[in-house]
Amino acid sequence: MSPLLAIEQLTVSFVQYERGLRRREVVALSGMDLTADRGQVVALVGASGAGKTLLAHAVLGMLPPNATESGTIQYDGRPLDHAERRRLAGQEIALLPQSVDYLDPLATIGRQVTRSAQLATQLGARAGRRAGHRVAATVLAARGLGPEVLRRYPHELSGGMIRRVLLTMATLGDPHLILADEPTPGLPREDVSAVLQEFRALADDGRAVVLITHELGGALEVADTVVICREGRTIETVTPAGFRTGELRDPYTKALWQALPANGFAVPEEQSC
Ligand SMILES: Nc1ncnc2c1ncn2[C@@H]1O[C@H](COP(=O)(O)OP(=O)(O)OP(=O)(O)O)[C@@H](O)[C@H]1O
Ligand code: NI
Repeated sequence: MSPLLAIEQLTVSFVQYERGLRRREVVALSGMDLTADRGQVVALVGASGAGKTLLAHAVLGMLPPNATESGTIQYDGRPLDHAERRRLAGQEIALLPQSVDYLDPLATIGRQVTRSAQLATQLGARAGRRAGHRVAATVLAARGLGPEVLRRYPHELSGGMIRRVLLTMATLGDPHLILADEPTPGLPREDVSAVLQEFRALADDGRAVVLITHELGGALEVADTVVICREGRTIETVTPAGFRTGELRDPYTKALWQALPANGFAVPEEQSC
C-alpha cells in the first residue's frame, strides 16, 4: 500500500518584482522529501526559515498566487492537484496552524469551534447550530477546557489554551493526516510533553501526523522518523534509534544531536560566538 503522504523533491519559488519592475525569482524550497504513513508521527525539524511551514501550506493548497511549485505531492498513492488539495484541506487533511492569527479575534471561541464542527460534520448552518454547539462543548471539555471558555474571545485565553482550541478545531473533522505546525512554543515543559503525547495518540489511532518543530528533543520523544531540513531541502531522514546509535550522515544533523542537553550542549565551533 502506498504511504498516505509522499512528498518528493518539492520546490517552491516566489516571483517578486523589485523597483523598476525587475522580475526576481526567490527559491524558498529546493528539494524537500517527506513520507508519512498511517500510524506514524513524522517530525519535520529545521531552523527558522528552513521551509517547514511552506511545505505544509503546499500540501493544503495554501501557497500564495505568486508561488510556483515543482516535484510531487502524492496522497494515498495519487498526485494531488490544487483543486484536490483544497477539497481535502479541513476534511481529510487538517492543519494545526503555527500562528494564532488563524482565530478570529472578534468571535467567541464557542462560535468558532461551533463553525468548525458544522463544517467538519457537514451539518447545515441553521440546523447544525445547536448540534454544533453541543459538539463544541464536548470536544473542548475533552481537552480540559470548561464551558466558560465557549463565551471567551481569543485574547482572553492563555497561549496553552489557544493551542488546545486550535488542536480541537483541527481534529474535529476526523482527519487522516494532521500537519501540526509548531504546536508547542511558549508552553510549559509539562504541557509540551502532554501535547506531544496527544500527537502520538492520534497516530496510534491510525492517522498520519507531521509534526513541525524547531526542537529535536521533543521530536525524538514521539516521532517514528525525523526529517531534517535546512535551507529549503531535506538533508537527512533518521529514526530516533538512528540518532542514538550514531547513524547520522550529515554534519548539521550531528550538530543538532550534540546540542541537546543530554549530549552536553556541544555547540559546533563554526556556530559559537
Ligand atoms: N510569500 C512568500 N514570499 C516570499 N518568500 C516567502 C514567502 N513565504 C515564505 N517565504 C520564504 O520561504 C522561506 C521558508 O519559510 P517558512 O515559513 O516555510 O519557514 P519555517 O521553516 O516555517 O520557519 P519558522 O520556523 O520560523 O516558522 C523563508 O526564507 C521565507 O522568507
Ligand atoms: Ni514556520
